[in-house]
Order: sequence, then structure tokens, then C-alpha cells
Amino acid sequence: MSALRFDGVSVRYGKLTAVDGVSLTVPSGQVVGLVGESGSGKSTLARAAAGLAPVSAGRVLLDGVDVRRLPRRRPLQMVFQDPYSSLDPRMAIGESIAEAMPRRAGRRAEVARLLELVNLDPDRADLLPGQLSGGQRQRVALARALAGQPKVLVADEITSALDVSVQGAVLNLVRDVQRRLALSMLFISHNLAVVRYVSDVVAVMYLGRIVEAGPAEQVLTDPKHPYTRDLLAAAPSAHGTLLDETGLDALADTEPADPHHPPSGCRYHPRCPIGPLVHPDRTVCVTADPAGEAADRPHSAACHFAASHPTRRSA
Ligand SMILES: Nc1ncnc2c1ncn2[C@@H]1O[C@H](COP(=O)(O)OP(=O)(O)OP(=O)(O)O)[C@@H](O)[C@H]1O
Repeated sequence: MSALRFDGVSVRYGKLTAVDGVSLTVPSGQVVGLVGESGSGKSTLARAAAGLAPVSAGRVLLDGVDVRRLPRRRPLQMVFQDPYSSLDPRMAIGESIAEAMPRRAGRRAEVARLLELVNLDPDRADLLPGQLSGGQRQRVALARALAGQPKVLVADEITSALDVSVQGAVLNLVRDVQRRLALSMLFISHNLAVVRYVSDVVAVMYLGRIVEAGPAEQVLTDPKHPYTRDLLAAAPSAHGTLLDETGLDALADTEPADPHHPPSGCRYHPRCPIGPLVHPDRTVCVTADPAGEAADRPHSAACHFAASHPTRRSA
């Protein structure tokens, strides 16, 4: 089992800081669900873990080792929204899986074992990805990721492009495999119900920063940060079934955030229902960055006034 740690990680694309000084740990054998609106930096953080995004500050550590120093066949593998990003459409699925294996010996048997692990018939190893359904292709992408014998999986919106009818099955499979192999997993989804279903810990991202993190149930039933509360309020089905759409993007009746011009102080202050919009004396929200408040406590929120406002549960 291995822990993945982001240690003050920033990623810049030109003048845009997509990820800004993020510190977050994915503990051994646990699932950390990462949520936030589109453009908050979730995929960029995931890509930084896999060495696919340019880290301009900080480090990503796997068991204390900088991921930039890991061998090419990394103990960290990614599964993406679109399985075609890891599967060659002209290559038989068995070959795609075999190609990702560290050793040549015993590949055929290992391909069969992996196909069985993801509930696919090993006799279908000669099919091309285009001959499978979307859900089956995503199972193959998972098998290919597992072929690299990872310790950590990074899953980025892996069910979002699938038919609603197969999302639950793929999700169950991923959760089952994660538990069986005791993998550590960073799991990204815009669907709060999906994140709740698989995650031990939930981290909430806003404009490149983690604004709240803690045990999944606590964050989702007793959110501390006004942004998390607004997200949950905009997603009434967060506690509903897996198949409900949660509509994270429906949040803003206020001005959406512009990552090119992040606000001063707390980045949520122009939209915040407990900030200077409503309490003009709360100038600290405009002048001081509350990032320090989100230290490595079990349940932390980067907000100057989180403590002075009752949570939903106690309200
Ligand atoms: N390769 C890139 N070059 C320039 N800007 C990028 C690049 N990748 C991402 N960005 C920008 O970085 C910010 C964060 O994007 P990112 O895709 O990480 O967000 P996200 O939370 O995953 O959103 P989504 O849910 O829509 O995928 C956005 O403003 C995006 O436009």
C-alpha cells in the first residue's frame, strides 16, 4: 500500500495558475474524492500526479519519492473519462493490456486474469475497442491500468461519458478492485453522489485551491466552507441515488469565477453568502488569504468565518 502526497503543488499554463499551492494526501488504501466546478483544477491536479502536467512549485510524492524520479512504468496509473485516450483503436484489447505489463513472461494468462478481474470474458481478448460497448471499453481501460501493477490509481471522471444504465456497474467494479487490491485512489467526479459512494475522504477544489477536506460523510453532511455548502445546495441529489445528475455547474447565480483573474484574499469572497457581500465589515476576506486555515486537520476548511456560522446539521 502506498500514500500519494501533494506538497504545495502549483501548475501554471502561461499566466494562468490552474493549481495553486495544493497540499493533499491520499492515504494508503484509501479513496480521496475530488470535487469542484468545471475549471477548478481537478484534472490538472490529477495530471500533475501522473507527471503529465508541468509542476512549477512543490512536489508530488509517492511514498516519499518525487514522482518525477519514478521509473517510466509508474506505480501510479490513470484512468480517463474517454477510454480511447489509453486504448489504441486498432489494437486488440488483449494486446493493449499486455503492452502495459512490466514483464513479457506469462502475458497471455495475465491478460485473461485481468479481463476476468474486470468482469469481461477472456475469450474476447482479440476484439478491437470499437467492438465493445462504452462500459466494456472502460473496463478494458481499467484492466490496462492494472496491468502496470500500480499502487495508486487516479480516476478522472471515469463514469461521466457512460450511459447512465452502466455507470453503477463500472463504479461498483472500480470500488471492488480498489478494495481487493488495497489501492490508493484519487477519484475525480463532478457528481457528488458518485463521489460519496466511493470516497473515504472528500476534498473540495475552488479556483486552483483545496478549500475543504475531510472524512467523506463529514464533508458531505456537515460542510464547513460556504463554497461546499453552496455546491451541496445546488446538488440536491448528493444524497440521492448514484444515477441522479447532480448539476454541479448549476451553482452560480452569481458571477462565475475567472481563473485568469483570481480574487484577492479568499477567492470565494465575491460569491460568498457569509463574506463581505453580506457582511461589509468582513474585509479580511478581501485582504487575507485563508489558505493557512486549511492545515492538515482531519476536517479542515480554508475560511475565515467557517467557525462562526452554524453548519446545516446544527442549524
Ligand atoms: N493544457 C492547458 N493549457 C492551458 N490551460 C489549461 C490547460 N489545461 C487546463 N487548463 C486550464 O486550467 C484550468 C483548470 O482546468 P482543469 O481541466 O484542471 O479543471 P477541472 O476542474 O478538471 O475542470 P473539468 O471538470 O471541466 O475538467 C482551467 O481554467 C483550464 O482552462
